Amino acid sequence: MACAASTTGKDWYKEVTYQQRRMASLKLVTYRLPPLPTIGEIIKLYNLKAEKQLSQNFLLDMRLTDKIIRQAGNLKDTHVCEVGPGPGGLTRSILNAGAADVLVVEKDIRFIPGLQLLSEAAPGRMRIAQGDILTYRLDKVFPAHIAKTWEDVPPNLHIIGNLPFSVSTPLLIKWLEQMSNRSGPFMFGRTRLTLTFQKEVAERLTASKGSPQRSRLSVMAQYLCTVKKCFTIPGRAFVPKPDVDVGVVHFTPLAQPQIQQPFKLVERIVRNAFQFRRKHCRRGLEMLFPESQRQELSEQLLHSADVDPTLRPTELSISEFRALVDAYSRLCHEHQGLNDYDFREELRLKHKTKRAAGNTKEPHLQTTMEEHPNNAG
Ligand SMILES: C[S@@+](CC[C@H](N)C(=O)[O-])C[C@H]1O[C@@H](n2cnc3c(N)ncnc32)[C@H](O)[C@@H]1O
Repeated sequence: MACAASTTGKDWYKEVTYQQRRMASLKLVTYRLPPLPTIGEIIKLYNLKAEKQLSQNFLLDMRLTDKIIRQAGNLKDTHVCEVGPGPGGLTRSILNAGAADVLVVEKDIRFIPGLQLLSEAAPGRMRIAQGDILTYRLDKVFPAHIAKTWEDVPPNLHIIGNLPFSVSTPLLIKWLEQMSNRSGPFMFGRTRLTLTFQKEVAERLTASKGSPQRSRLSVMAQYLCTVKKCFTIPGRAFVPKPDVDVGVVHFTPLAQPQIQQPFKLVERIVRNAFQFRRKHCRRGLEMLFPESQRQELSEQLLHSADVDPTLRPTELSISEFRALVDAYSRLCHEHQGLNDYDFREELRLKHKTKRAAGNTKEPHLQTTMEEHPNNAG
């Protein structure tokens, strides 16, 4: 069953006939797909030339797509949201694994006819939404009865995707934030994710304390989830071949997040700590405070959190980050306006004043920006 992007979970559930639901409950349906044109043939048939802009690199080898799907666990009778199905290779593996309800969200309209062919081969088990996953409301499209409480076992809902590189990091950050406030797909409980990333990003996500790959992303993901790097897919397995290899990563949200503070607050501390990743952590953390109180409050922060100021950000454990975030939160309660302080804004104002006074150089701002390359954190 294909449906438009506007179809809600409730409407969809009504659309599945009584007969289909009864057959599914009696296990009379067979999950394997009937013979279909291969993915290569689908690409040729619909002239699906890969668009670099949408990070389109396709997997044509069903053994590989099956291997990715196995990392998600048992998909029999589950609900799945697949991000960016493209010509549908991974989708076939999900359907063959026995998922009962597969919602695919694809931005590129050219893939819809090929996906409809697949949907007809799996009647009642596949919904197609054309849309942008960055804005698509996943809280609205699955039946309420599958929800579990947060502390319970994870719900029968999985998010799976061979993600477009262009959106993988912002999308993950968005999902981590939703995980922390239990919204979006996490309205249903601890929804598991099985996703692909550029190999270096996958390594950062799973990097432990002390590893050179340890970064902002490692801390943000690991304080909220168990993160497991499953395996690497060589770039040559994709069509067209990307310049990089790809890592498959599985996330299970933790019943008890390791830091119990608002996501934005955690993000602020972690971002500041990794600002100067090769220097002592004190250097980046100092920038949480206005110049006039920088020395005093950063000493208080580190002392109260019992964190060694000479550790590098890559050497800090999640529990040290927890102590820092808790201590910073206490300082914010004691010092009005601290929460809104942004050192970049202070620098900007300073330079504006300097420029107005005839000095056009921005030495400090440039040094700072060079020292915190975004892609290193
Ligand atoms: C790396 S390809 C993977 C295709 C297919 N799943 C496979 O494994 O062969 C990424 C897919 O995501 C789609 N895509 C890109 N940006 C998207 C977005 N913002 N929302 C939904 N789909 C997107 C692309 O059109 C493409 O089909």
